[in-house]
Amino acid sequence: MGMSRDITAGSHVWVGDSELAWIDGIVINVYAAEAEIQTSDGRMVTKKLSNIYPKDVEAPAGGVDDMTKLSYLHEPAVLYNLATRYEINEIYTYCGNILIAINPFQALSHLYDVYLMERYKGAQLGELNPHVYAIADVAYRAMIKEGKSNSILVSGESGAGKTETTKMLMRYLAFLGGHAAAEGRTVEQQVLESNPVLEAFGNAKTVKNNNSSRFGKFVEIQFDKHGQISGAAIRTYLLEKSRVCQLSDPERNYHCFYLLCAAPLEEIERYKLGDPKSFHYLNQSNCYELVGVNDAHDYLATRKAMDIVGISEKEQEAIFRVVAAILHLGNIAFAKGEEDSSMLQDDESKFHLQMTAELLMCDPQALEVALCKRVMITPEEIIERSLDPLGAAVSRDGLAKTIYSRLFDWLVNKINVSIGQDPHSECLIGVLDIYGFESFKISSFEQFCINFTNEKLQQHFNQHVFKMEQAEYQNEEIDWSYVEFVDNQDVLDLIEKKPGGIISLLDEACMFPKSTHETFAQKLYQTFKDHKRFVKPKLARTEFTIAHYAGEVQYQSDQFLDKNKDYVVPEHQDLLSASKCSFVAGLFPSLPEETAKSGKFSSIGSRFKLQLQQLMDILNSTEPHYIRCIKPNNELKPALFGNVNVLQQLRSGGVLEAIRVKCEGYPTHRTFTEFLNRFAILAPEILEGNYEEKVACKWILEKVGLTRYQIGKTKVFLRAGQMAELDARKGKVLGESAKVVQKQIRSHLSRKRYVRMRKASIHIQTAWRGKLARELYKDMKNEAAAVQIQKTFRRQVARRNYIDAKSSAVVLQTGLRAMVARNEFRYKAQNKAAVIIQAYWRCYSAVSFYKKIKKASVLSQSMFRRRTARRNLKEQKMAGRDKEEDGTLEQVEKVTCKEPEKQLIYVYSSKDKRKPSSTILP
Ligand SMILES: Nc1ncnc2c1ncn2[C@@H]1O[C@H](COP(=O)(O)OP(=O)(O)OP(=O)(O)O)[C@@H](O)[C@H]1O
Repeated sequence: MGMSRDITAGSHVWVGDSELAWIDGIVINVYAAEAEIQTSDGRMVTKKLSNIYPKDVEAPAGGVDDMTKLSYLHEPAVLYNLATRYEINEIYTYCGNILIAINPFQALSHLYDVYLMERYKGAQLGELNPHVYAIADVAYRAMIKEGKSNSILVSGESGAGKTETTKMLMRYLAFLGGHAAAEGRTVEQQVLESNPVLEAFGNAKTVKNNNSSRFGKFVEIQFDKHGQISGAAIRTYLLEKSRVCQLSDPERNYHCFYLLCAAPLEEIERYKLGDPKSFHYLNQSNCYELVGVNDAHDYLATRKAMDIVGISEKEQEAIFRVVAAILHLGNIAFAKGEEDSSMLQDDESKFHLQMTAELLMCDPQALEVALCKRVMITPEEIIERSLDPLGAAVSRDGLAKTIYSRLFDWLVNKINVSIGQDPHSECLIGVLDIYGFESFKISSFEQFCINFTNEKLQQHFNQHVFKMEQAEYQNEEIDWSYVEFVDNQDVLDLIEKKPGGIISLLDEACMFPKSTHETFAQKLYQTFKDHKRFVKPKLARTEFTIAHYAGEVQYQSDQFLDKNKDYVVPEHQDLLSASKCSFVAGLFPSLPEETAKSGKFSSIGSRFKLQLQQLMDILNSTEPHYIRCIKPNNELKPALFGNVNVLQQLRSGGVLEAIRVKCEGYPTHRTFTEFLNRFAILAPEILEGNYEEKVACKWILEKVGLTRYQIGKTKVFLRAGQMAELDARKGKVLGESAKVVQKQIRSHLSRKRYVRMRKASIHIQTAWRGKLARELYKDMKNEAAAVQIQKTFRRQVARRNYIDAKSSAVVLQTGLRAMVARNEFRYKAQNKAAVIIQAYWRCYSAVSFYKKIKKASVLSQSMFRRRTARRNLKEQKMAGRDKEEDGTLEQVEKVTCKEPEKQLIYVYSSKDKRKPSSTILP
C-alpha cells in the first residue's frame, strides 16, 4: 500500500511510531530511499520511503462515514479516521459493506431509541449515519425482496461489544418482524428473553469483560412470508468448561453460581448453600461481586426470563439443584488412602458428598466410588483401579465440567424447543456472535479452536468481500479478470485437512494410548517442517506456531490431548443416568449398547470442526453482512482510543485484510463528478470545452499517463497508489501555479511596499521640515518676547525710580514746609498755654490749701467735743453705777456715720429703749 514514489519534500505523510502506531508529519528532505520527516509532535525522524504513507490533507475534519471514501486507503488513514470519529462519539463507521463498531463504554441512549428505529426502517444503506440498525434493515429488506436468507456476523475480541451489538440487532429485527399486539409470549419476546438465561449460565466476569460470553452463538430468526418472526433457533459453540472448576484472580465463575448464592433464604437453606467464599469452585479468586450488579435481583430476573422462554417451575428447581450440586461437589476433598488409593478427607467432605448425592438424587456410595475408582475393561478381565487423591480430584472436576456443559446444552435445547422452529419458514436471518481471534502468552487448545473458527470466517469474509468487489466491477462493466483473490486456504488445510491436518494428527495421538504431548508435538514438527504457515520455535519441545491471517500465534500443546478427548467417564455416566431425578438422568441419557461397547473415539476437535462446517454451510447459503466490534482500550473506559490496540484488532478482525483485498483490485472508486472536481486542474483545457464527464476523466488520466486504471459506467476505478500519484501531479501543477501566483503577488507587494515607503519618506521629510521651521519660529518668537519683556521691565524700573524720586522730593518739601509752619504755630500757642496752665495751677493750689485748713479746723473741733463728751460720760458712768444699783442703767450705743464729725454715741435708758436718754459725741 506504500506510495513512496510520490513523496517529495513538503508532502504530508504518516510514519510509523512505537507509541501511537502512526503519526503524521511533513517531509523535509528526501534522500535515495529515505526521507527526513518532521512529525507533528516536533521530532525529526528518518524513515524508509517504503514505510511512509501519504496523508490526505483534504480529508474532512470529522472523518468520513465510509472508509472507502478515503482518498488513501491504507492503515494509518483508516486508523486516523476511526479515531477522529470516535472522538465525537460516532462509534459506527462503514468500510464498504462492513460495519465497524467501536465500543463506547458508555450508554449512548440517543443511538438506540424507538424513534431511531423508525428512521432506519426502510432507509438505504449510507443514507443515514452508519448503525447496526442499518445493517439489520438491509438484511431484512434483502430477505423480503429476494426471498433469500441473510446472516449478520458479529465478531471482535472479548469486551469489544459483540453481545451488546447482537442484542441490538435482535431488538431491531423484533421491531421489524414483531407481532403487533400478540397475546401471551411471542416468539420475539422469547428470543429476546433467552439472552438473560444464556448469559446467566454462559457468561462470566473475565479480566477483559465483566460479562463475557464464554461460548459462541448463532441465533437463527425465522420469518414467515409476511416478514413476521415465526420461529427461532439458537446454536451454541464451544462453551469454556474449564471455568467451572478453575479460576484465576480477579475473574469469576459463571454468573449462575453467584446468583444462586444470593437466592431467597428458603432456597439457600434447601440447597445448604451460603457464602460463595465457602465454595472451592468460587473461592479460587477473590472476586465475588460485580460493581453495579445485584446478584439477588438478577437471580429473580433470570427466573422470570426462564418463565418467559418456557422453562417450567419444576425444571427451574432442578436446574438450580444441579448448580448447587456442582458447588458441593467442588468442596469434596480427598486424602491419601491405603496404598495408592484415595478417601474423603474429612467430615466436611463427607457432608458435601452427601449433599451432592442428595441434590443429584443418586447413591452417595456410588458417587464416592465413581470419584475414587476406575474400571478398566481388557479383553481378558475387568480391573478396578483406585485413583490417588490427585486423580480423584481430577475425576471430581471432570464430573463437574461434564454436568455443567450438559446442563448448558439442555438449556439451549429447551429454549429452542420452547421457542419452536417454523417448518414452513423459507427465510431466516442468522446473527452470529462469535469470539474473535485470540493470542495469549500461553495459547492452548481453546485458542486453537477459536482461531480455527476465525480462519474459517475469514475465508468466508474474503470470498464475500471479493465477491462484492467483483459485483461492483460487473455493474460498472469493467474488466476484473486479473484481480487476484487473497486466500487463507493453506492455513485451513494445515488445521483441518483430512488426513494430515493438525486436528487429524491430534485425534490419532488421542487414540494411541502411549501418546504424550511431546510425541504429538514431534509428529507436528516432522509433518509440517516445510509448511510456510507452520513454525517450530527455536528450542521448542512442545510449542508450535501457526502464521494466521491475523498474525502468528504460538500454541502450547501440553494439554491438547486431554482437552481434545470428548468422553464422559463411564462411571460418571452410569452414576448419573441412574439418578432418581428425571432431570439429572435426562442430562446423561444411556448410550446405545453398541456405541458404549465399541468405545468409538470422539474428539472435541473433530466435533467442533463438524459444527463449524455446518455453520459455514448455513452461512454460505445466506447473504452475509459483517459487523466488526472494536475494543478501544483495555481499561474499559469511555473516550480512550488506543491506536496500537485498535490497529491490532483491525488486523485480526480482517478489516485490514478486506482493505488489502480491495487494494488488490481497485481500492479507489470515484464518480466522474468527484474525479473532475478534484483533478480537472490537471487538464485545464477541458474546462474550456464542453466535454462529456467520462471523456474528460479519460482525457485527464491519459494526459497524466496512468495505465491499469478502469473507467466504468459512472465511476473511475483506480489501482492502489494511483490516487496518490494523481494527487502528487496535482500538487506539482498547483506548485507551479503557486510559483507564478507567488511571483506576481511578490512583485505586486514589493511595488506596493516601495510606493508606500516613498510616500512615507516624503511624509516624514515634510513633517521634519515643518518641525524645524516651527522650532525656528518659536525661537524667534521667544527672542522678540524677551526684548519686549526687557523693554517693559526697564521702563518699569525707570518709571518707578522717577516716581520714587518725585515723591521723595514732595515729601521733603512737605516736611520742610510743615516744619516751618509748625515752628510758626508753636510760638503762638506756647504763650497761651502757659497762661492757662498757670491759672489752673494757682486755682488748684488755693483749693488744696482751703481744704487742708477746713479739715484741720473740723478735726480740732471734734477733738474738743470728744474730750468734752468723754468727761460727760465719765460723769454719767459714775452716776450710772448708782443707777444700776437701783436698776436704771442705761444702754450705750455707738452710731457710726461716714463723716467722723457726725458720729454719735447714744445712751438709752434701760426702762425705755426706744428713746435715747442722751447723745454723746465721740
Ligand atoms: N453499544 C454499546 N453501548 C454502550 N456500551 C457498550 C456497547 N457495546 C458494548 N458496551 C459495553 O461493553 C461491555 C462489553 O460488551 P460485550 O459483553 O457485548 O462484549 P463481547 O464482545 O460480547 O465480549 P465477550 O466476547 O467477552 O463476550 C458491555 O458490558 C457494555 O458495558
